[in-house]
Amino acid sequence: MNPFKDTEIIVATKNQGKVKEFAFALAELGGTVKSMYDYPELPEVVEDGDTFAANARKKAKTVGDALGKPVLADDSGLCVDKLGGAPGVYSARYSGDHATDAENNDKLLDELQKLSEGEDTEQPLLSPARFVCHLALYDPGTGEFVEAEGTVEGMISAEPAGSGGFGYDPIFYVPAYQKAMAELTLQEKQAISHRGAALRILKDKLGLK
Ligand SMILES: O=P(O)(O)OP(=O)(O)OP(=O)(O)OC[C@H]1O[C@@H](n2cnc3c(O)ncnc32)[C@H](O)[C@@H]1O
Ligand SMILES: [Mg+2]
Repeated sequence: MNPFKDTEIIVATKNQGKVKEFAFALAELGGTVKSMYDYPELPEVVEDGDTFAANARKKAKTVGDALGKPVLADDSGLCVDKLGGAPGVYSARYSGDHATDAENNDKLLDELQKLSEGEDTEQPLLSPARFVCHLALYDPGTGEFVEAEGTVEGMISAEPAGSGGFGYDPIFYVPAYQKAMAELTLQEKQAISHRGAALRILKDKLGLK
């Protein structure tokens, strides 16, 4: 299955930050990206899986079956060591069902700051953490999935910085660049991010250069 031979790649997402990153990455393959915003009649996908993989498969299959075309889905999130891996699969709704990115970032910093109360060191880097991205490409013609998972390690910083990216990027410090993820260009983020890593694995699995 090589859906990228089509120039139009459908990504089962409503996240404009993801759409931008997929458009940038897939442009190399001559592809353009369509998202769920281009198909307003699509059913809502309830993300009730326990794992990134289960949610990614569900998004890809629901949208792929509804459209009768191959669909790529991304389920991703942030896993923070000192919070036992939270928010994980709940990353998008950490501070409530319709939480904004700023509300989620505030809640995460609050939770970590509560844990470090009483410690006398004023350390801006609060906990090791990683972003995880699980990609599932589904072909309704064959019922087949091709999947890939990527991660990137970093630290949660009490000092948000940058206005690029989306979600938790301002509070995710990337040691390799000594900057927050939100301070990176699209190209720099793609080179090291969980999504960039997952896309490279997926391309390899599909035999694409
Ligand atoms: O389900 P779709 O429609 O794709 O969009 P979503 O935003 O709900 O996406 P997820 O369910 O996969 O939740 C992922 C959340 O994890 C966070 N996240 C994922 N990738 C990220 C990234 O590259 N940078 C910052 N935060 C990210 C961000 O808060 C996302 O909303
Ligand atoms: Mg979601």
